[in-house]
Amino acid sequence: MKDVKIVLLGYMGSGKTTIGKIVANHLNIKFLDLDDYIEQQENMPVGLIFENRGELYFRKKEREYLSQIFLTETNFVLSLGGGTPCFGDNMELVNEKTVNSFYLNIGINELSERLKLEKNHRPMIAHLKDDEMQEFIGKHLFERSFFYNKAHQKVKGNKNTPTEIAEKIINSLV
Ligand SMILES: Nc1ncnc2c1ncn2[C@@H]1O[C@H](COP(=O)(O)OP(=O)(O)OP(=O)(O)O)[C@@H](O)[C@H]1O
Ligand SMILES: O=C(O)C1=C[C@@H](O)[C@@H](O)[C@H](O)C1
Ligand SMILES: [Mg+2]
Repeated sequence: MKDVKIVLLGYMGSGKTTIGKIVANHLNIKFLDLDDYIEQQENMPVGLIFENRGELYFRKKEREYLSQIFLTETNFVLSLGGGTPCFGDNMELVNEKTVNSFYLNIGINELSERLKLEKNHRPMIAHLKDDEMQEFIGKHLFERSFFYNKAHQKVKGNKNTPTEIAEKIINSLV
């Protein structure tokens, strides 16, 4: 059987975890979430890793575990962390290891509405007040888009359900 490796990336709240699970389920392959993988390996929630060890330590581990997944796993959908593509040469590694990387491109308004409801376990935005969210996300997404756009394909889906976006990905697989 062909080794299928699908990588989903995009801003926090863009739906990487939700949609990744649907795609994996549909293709009957495993779902891996880099944040969950890091938490299991480090035996600590991402928020606490940031608090106890700092972001630099997190980024170093994030890179190590990303490499480890590509070395040890086959047939998977992998959802990256929101910041993974933006550090070191992580995107070069991803695109060397797979031909199926997808950027979930969701607009600022939709992202801020989603993230207002669930910012607490996301250390990059946990400190923000609801009325600061939109401006922060606008600037942050602008900086990060350069890296996200390195994905092989871009999937828009502001008004689509997770299932519809998952279908778009499945229909676009190389
Ligand atoms: N297409 C969609 N339409 C409406 N809500 C969605 C859609 N995709 C995801 N959501 C909701 O948005 C929230 C964030 O989704 P999810 O946790 O999958 O994002 P993520 O990209 O994995 O975020 P993070 O980078 O922080 O892990 C969830 O509550 C999820 O149910
Ligand atoms: O956007 C980010 O920088 C992050 C997103 C999350 O997925 C986690 O990887 C962590 O909270 C950092
Ligand atoms: Mg996620």
